[in-house]
Amino acid sequence: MFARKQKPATSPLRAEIGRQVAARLDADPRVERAGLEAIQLYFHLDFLTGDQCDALIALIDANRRPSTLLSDRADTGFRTSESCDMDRWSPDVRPIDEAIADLLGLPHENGETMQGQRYAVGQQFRAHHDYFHESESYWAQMQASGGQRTWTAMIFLNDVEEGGATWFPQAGARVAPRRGMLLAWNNMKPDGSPNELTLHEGMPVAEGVKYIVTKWFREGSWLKR
Ligand SMILES: O=C(O)CCC(=O)C(=O)O
Ligand SMILES: [Fe+2]
Repeated sequence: MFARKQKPATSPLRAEIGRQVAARLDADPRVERAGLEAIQLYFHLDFLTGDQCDALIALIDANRRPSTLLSDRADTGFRTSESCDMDRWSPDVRPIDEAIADLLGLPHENGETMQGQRYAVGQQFRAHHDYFHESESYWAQMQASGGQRTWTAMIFLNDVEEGGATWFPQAGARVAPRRGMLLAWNNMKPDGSPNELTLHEGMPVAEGVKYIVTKWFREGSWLKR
């Protein structure tokens, strides 16, 4: 028998989401697209005010616990930060949560619970994809909770003295933390299949502390109706 490498499935829905969000961001004068061929990556400077960043940082400090991973990797050094869920209905989070969905033009209910994350010196999030690998055991559960992840939005809440950049080694971009700046990228290719070139990592913090929030959007509704 011939061994055939299975190609990841294309998806008209995910392709359409990619086109619509990109068109909206391209038309938004506050947003700039990074000049990359490999992935659709966008920036919004000063998406949050200093006060909004401080409010989120306080929530992260109050709730943080060691970060977890979806797949059961034995590698304990993979994601060494601390993280927490950001309650989408709380008065400090809700307006920001809704502003992110509005920026991308995606339904609020497609967004997973925003994650807060704190990295101390030496802490990192090694190279990974945000999309789900459909061959892994968690996939059935993810399918039932809104399906594949399409776009990621991430906001830096503080300036970091040294290190802590978000690095896309295959796409060729390294973004240094900048207080209030939002990054958004499409985890899918134009045909709606997973884009391997979105591989990225949160590089180790060399000096200072790094705070971010991340919001992952599903192709369907993540919130139970
Ligand atoms: O900390 C970073 O720069 C990256 C975080 C990240 O990749 C994630 O939260 O999915
Ligand atoms: Fe990520």
